[in-house]
Amino acid sequence: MKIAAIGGGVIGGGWIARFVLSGHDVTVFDPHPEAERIVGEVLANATRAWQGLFQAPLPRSGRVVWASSIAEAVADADYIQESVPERLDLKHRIIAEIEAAAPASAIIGSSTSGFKPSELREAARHPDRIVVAHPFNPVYLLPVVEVVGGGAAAQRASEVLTSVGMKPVRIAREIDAHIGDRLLEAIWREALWLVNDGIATTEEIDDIIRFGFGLRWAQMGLFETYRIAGGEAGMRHFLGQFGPALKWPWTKLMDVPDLDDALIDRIAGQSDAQSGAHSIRELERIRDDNLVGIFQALKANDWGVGQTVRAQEDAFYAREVAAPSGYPLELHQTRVAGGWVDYNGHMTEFRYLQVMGDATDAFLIHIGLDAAYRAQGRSAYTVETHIRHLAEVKAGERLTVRTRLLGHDQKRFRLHHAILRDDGTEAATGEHMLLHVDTDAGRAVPMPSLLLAALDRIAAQDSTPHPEHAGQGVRAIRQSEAIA
Ligand SMILES: NC(=O)C1=CN([C@@H]2O[C@H](COP(=O)(O)OP(=O)(O)OC[C@H]3O[C@@H](n4cnc5c(N)ncnc54)[C@H](O)[C@@H]3O)[C@@H](O)[C@H]2O)C=CC1
Ligand SMILES: C[N+](C)(C)CC(=O)CC(=O)[O-]
Repeated sequence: MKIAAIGGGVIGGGWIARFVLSGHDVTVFDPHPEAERIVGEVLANATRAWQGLFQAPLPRSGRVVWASSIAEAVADADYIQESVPERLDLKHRIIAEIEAAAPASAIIGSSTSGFKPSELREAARHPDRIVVAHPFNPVYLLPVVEVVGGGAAAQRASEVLTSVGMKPVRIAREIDAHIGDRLLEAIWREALWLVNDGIATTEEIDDIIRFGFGLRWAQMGLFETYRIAGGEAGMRHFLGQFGPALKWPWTKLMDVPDLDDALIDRIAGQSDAQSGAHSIRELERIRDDNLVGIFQALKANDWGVGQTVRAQEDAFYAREVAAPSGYPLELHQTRVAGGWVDYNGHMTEFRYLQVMGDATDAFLIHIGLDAAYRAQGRSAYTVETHIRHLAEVKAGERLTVRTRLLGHDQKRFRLHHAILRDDGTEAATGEHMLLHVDTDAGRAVPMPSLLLAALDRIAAQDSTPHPEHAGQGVRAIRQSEAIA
């Protein structure tokens, strides 16, 4: 699938990163003189975030290809994401340029925060192919995307966006600012009033959100949270108790404070005092690390965005295990991430096990022990591991894992992984015993014939002698070997 991005700013950069990290080449046009640097920095932060977020091996990244015009960028695109500044005249001009050069079948998704599809389509030649695909910042982490504008294009856009780990929410009736920004606008206006009126500083408002209800929203949203707040009688009681307050003059939502120089200075000054010690890129990394932690907690609870992360990991595993050729099996390749390197300047010890664990997961999928199989209450647990660390590996190095099946019976199988560097030297070997288990009962059970047949087929290929170190533990230190 060919992807084009028109505009590579805050949101365009996030889109580019999501597509590239999902394995797509993205052709980009952005006339900003520093667009390449900006997109490069966003992509670096996004890569770092994905490496922290996913346990599964990431797909091989796509490339960013820079085009010198919109026509060049979209010439053979299947999906085009428009993320130019929020001005309708500009969006009309860009859409006209896209339409003049893109294949007739290409879908155009607009990142617009506020414009309706009918507005974007006003001057279009093929209006049906234009939809709103409104994301939230950071696009490479937050999955939700509001898809507005019905028909086949919205369906196709949703499929494309789902394939890169997003959660499209289809909005049937177009309204200004869709749904997310309608909600955010309400709270944003109220916050501006509170600062304008000297009631609270930017920091105090943010503290009330981040130490309070903001934490709730990441996992349950508004209505489910308020249902609980109604106590055992739930939502009806909540509405009965707090409904009347809606008519009291709590809010100033109908009105907007005048964003004059004094208010802008006040907000910008307070924001500098609150957050000015960090650059924007640092703040992005802090935000991303916190989001990754929240995502992982929700994944452990199999809830909300955690389910999206899990589904994406399953897709990564499945994609990686394309039919291997030859034996030993080469089912997993990875690159040493910067964050994997320790104070000694090389890949730290537990990352070797991670690489081997990823290779084991790839092997499991290869024999048919995949997510669908696990959903039936059967899985494989590793019960013993012996790793030999043989060579240092540095950040950025590519690693390939060669896997052998050293033995199996009805309930067990014994794997041997060799992690190879690009020059063919062994960086590590690992031997692992796995049990086939009934996950509900928590005990080993025989494998079904399908898995056994797959193991038999692989075992038949394992014709060379086992490595000398196979079956050995960590050696004892003999006195005779002591260095004087
Ligand atoms: N910033 C945010 O939080 C969000 C923004 N959006 C929407 O995304 C769109 C882009 O907003 P941002 O990324 O924030 O703006 P931005 O100002 O960061 O980026 C806009 C980019 O478009 C480029 N550009 C300008 N004219 C162009 C042209 N003729 N062809 C190609 N590129 C061109 C600019 O050089 C710039 O890099 C807007 O429609 C906005 O409403 C959507 C969700 C969140
Ligand atoms: C400020 N904004 C209207 C551009 C914000 C958005 O559109 C969504 C977001 O990421 O908050």
